[in-house]
Amino acid sequence: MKNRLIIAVDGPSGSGKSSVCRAVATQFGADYLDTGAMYRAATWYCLDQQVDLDDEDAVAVAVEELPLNISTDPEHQIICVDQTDVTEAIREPRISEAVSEVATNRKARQLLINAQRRIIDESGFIVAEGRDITTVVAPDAQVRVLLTASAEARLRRRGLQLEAASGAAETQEALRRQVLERDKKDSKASNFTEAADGVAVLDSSDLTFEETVNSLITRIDDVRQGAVAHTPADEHVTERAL
Ligand SMILES: Nc1ncnc2c1ncn2[C@@H]1O[C@H](COP(=O)(O)OP(=O)(O)OP(=O)(O)O)[C@@H](O)[C@H]1O
Ligand SMILES: Nc1ccn([C@H]2C[C@H](O)[C@@H](COP(=O)(O)O)O2)c(=O)n1
Repeated sequence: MKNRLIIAVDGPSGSGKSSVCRAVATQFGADYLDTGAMYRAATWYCLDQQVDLDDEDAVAVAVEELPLNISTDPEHQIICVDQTDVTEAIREPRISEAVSEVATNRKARQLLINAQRRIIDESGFIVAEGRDITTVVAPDAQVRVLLTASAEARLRRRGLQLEAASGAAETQEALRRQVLERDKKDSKASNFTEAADGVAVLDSSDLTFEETVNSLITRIDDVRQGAVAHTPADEHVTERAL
């Protein structure tokens, strides 16, 4: 597809990738791809199928057959595995604590990267976020941003987010496991702490949510104004099988 616009955003856990990218994609009427949700859905499926996550080949086989449907509508994120809506289940702590096993499985990772590239290729205008979008999945994206925030800010935000969702406060220990320890494990598979050449750093530690969104919007506007002929996507592809 000609004149495609790809916005690639990476960053550590809790830096604001999903919330900021969803807001930005909504504002532009662009598609949105949460690649972390794909790793989470793959993990949900492996656990559902009682696959031993330490068995590299068994995990790869499960990911190859994963019947995943993921929406790219930033306002209606729906993730289904076969007929089961797992949109909420993939956010549970049991998935957060197991997902790195799948994300660091080389074969499973390549399968998911291929699926992500297919989704991006089919879109005219997409905001895709994860850990390796700027470097591996879409290094040719027109806008490439590493969204960071201090560990303190990320732990605070994740704590507030989980408390708002469940009504109960997580312990500091549980938060550290879900944010910092997960980052440590995930960093074996991709580098999302340092910006690669050509990738801009957006540090949101001292920015409000709105300021962070506006900063990314400004970067995209700059590129769009420089673009010769950008054709926006007519509509979102709301569901697609991989
Ligand atoms: N600049 C900001 N200021 C304050 N809160 C923010 C900011 N950016 C994001 N948040 C909030 O922080 C929380 C975590 O953000 P989000 O879930 O988008 O992070 P993430 O990088 O996608 O994390 P993960 O990779 O673990 O899924 C959300 O509740 C979000 O609203
Ligand atoms: N491009 C990506 C996206 C995500 N991951 C891994 C790392 C995380 O532990 C997990 C879930 O992501 P989140 O929903 O927390 O953003 O998936 C990855 O390795 N590469």
